[in-house]
Amino acid sequence: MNLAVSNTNNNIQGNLKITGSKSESNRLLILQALYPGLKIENLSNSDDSQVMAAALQKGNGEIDIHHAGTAMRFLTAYFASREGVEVILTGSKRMRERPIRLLVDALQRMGADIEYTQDEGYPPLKIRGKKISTKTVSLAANVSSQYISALMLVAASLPNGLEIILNGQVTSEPYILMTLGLLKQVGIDGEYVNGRIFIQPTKDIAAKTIAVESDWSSASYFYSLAAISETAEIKLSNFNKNSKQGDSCLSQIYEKFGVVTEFGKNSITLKKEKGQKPNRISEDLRNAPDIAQTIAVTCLALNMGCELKGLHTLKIKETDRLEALKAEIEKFGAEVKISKDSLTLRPCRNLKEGVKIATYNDHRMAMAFAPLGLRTKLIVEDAGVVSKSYPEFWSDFEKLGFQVSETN
Ligand SMILES: O=C(O)C1=C[C@@H](OP(=O)(O)O)[C@@H](O)[C@H](O)C1
Ligand SMILES: C=C(OP(=O)(O)O)C(=O)O
Repeated sequence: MNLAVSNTNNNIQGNLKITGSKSESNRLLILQALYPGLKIENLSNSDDSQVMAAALQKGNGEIDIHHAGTAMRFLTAYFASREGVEVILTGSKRMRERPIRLLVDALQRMGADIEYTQDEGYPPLKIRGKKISTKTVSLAANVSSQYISALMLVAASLPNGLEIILNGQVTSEPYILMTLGLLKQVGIDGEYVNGRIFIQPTKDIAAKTIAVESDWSSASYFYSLAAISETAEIKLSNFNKNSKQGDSCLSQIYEKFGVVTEFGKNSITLKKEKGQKPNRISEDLRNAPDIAQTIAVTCLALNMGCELKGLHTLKIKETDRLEALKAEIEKFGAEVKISKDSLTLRPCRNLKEGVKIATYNDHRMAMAFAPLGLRTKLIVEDAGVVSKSYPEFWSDFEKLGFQVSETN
């Protein structure tokens, strides 16, 4: 499904409720499988959370987690540590290109029985669950924090708990802190000091209900929209100032674009007044890689330049996001330079109209470009990809006055 996207109204007003954070949801689903006394409210309705829930329910045989990176990584640690379970964990063509060796090596050193059924270092994996009683494991922390969260999530269910030693510069660290925060909320003791994580063994938890905060990465597209519009007032419910999600740094980053965040009781309101914007911005996104596409497109729309750094993880996400951003932004006539971990955009005054955005099976390519519809007409190819994290994305954009219609 290709969608033509446009909007000529430069004053954006509305109230929305975005689905629950997929990162929090996928952690809580694993924890619920380990500790059935846990109840979850506002669970994400994303494809990634649905495949996670279905995989946990199935629990044996061949399990296909499609494009869901967190499901792939968290379930590898989960099944490897469930004695007697046998699964083949597989995924989409892209998932079979996303590396998992660091996690598999760590689990194997802990005594897990995992084999690669196709290419060494990549899914699919044949996992025969075993009792794991190793006390300590170390692994490189500079490739994906998901490997570390995967170990943390099962750590308390191991008879001795687990000490995880992180080597190298830690990437996407807020996601590790999110995992730790949720473990503590569930009733598991743990700490993270000086590159070492300690999780205490925990057999049972007291019954409790945890409400998932809405998804800050999804909120980024409304920050972008507010920044690009002349004036805006967009209320998003179920967001909090003390978020566990690192992408809540959006509220600070988008101040540079003139978007002010008002924190209400369980909501945020994004306000934009007419005003000056800088010519360029520079950001290190090592801690918030999922908002890189959003920020790059905001700058493109505002005729600004940007230098985004700390992007070394983008090459192994749903697509190579650095190459994809360069290819799609340049279709508008702008100039983009990329290295293995950065992206530089030169300001571009006249954006081409009617550009067709390829989305590369990447939800964030579709959603990041959508707000650009305020500046120029564009077509988003395979627009249904948004369901990976945010199935109502297009209808929510329509609620804010966007014209969205099927096209060739
Ligand atoms: O743990 C998580 O929920 C996530 C961690 C990040 O991945 P990396 O640690 O691989 O950067 C992020 O990009 C992803 O969307 C979700
Ligand atoms: C990278 C992402 O997800 P995952 O790694 O879980 O596939 C994302 O949602 O941007």
